[in-house]
Amino acid sequence: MISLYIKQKKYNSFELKDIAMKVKPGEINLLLGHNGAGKTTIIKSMFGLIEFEGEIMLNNRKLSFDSQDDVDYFKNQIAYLPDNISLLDYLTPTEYFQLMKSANGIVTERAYLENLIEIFNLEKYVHVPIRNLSHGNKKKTQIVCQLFRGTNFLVFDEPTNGLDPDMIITLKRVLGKLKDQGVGVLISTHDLNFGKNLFDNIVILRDGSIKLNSTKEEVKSKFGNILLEDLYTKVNKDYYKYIEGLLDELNISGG
Ligand SMILES: Nc1ncnc2c1ncn2[C@@H]1O[C@H](COP(=O)(O)OP(=O)(O)OP(=O)(O)O)[C@@H](O)[C@H]1O
Repeated sequence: MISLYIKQKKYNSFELKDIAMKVKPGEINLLLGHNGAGKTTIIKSMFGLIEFEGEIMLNNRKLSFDSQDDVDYFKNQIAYLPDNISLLDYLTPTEYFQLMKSANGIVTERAYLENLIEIFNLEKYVHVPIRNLSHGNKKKTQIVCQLFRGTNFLVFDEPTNGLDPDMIITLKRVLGKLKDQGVGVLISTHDLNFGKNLFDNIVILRDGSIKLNSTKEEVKSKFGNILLEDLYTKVNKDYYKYIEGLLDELNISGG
């Protein structure tokens, strides 16, 4: 299990505080929040990409990003899809997968990668330089690259950005299948349709603080069989009340 506690992380007027989150094996944890709520900051903290006050534990081992041993232990178990596309674009996907395999000591079988390439409809593009791929195909290359590492945990920041409907549906099914095989998943997304029925636990952030951190069962007992969009607006009711007020004044004729 990944356990993250951020006591505090400050950027000018933005403050992330008292964030306690867990990613359990065989569960999908959904992280929702408005632009600038702090989702990427949480994920980057989890990967030691930024400094923060708090602690991170993996399988009850407290980690220090100053220790190469801890970094290797962490890297071998958790795959990370950042919110931006970062690939070596002079390589083809095939070359890139090969490089990732040697660099990370990936042990999954070749057939596993070939299966993923087919699932994500990339066969036609595996020998095309990445710089010539469409945005969506670059994103798919990055997703396949993280999935074929075969890690125990996946942390995906905005995985559906740029994906077509086939691929959004496919990714949802792939993540559901991996979860059933015991993989622990954290997904940050703005896509409520993608997130619905996908989570075992949900965290809703607003302005750097957790507004809701509940299991699917807790949501059901507190809110009933509620749509994700309705849950999100209920949890953020003050904001939506404010928006309703603004909408009442929105009049194109100015009257
Ligand atoms: N390196 C930085 N320096 C200063 N401020 C930063 C830095 N990185 C993030 N921030 C600020 O921290 C806040 C949270 O940003 P973050 O990227 O975590 O939000 P987010 O929830 O991922 O948003 P989005 O949905 O738009 O991607 C924002 O106000 C952002 O401007």
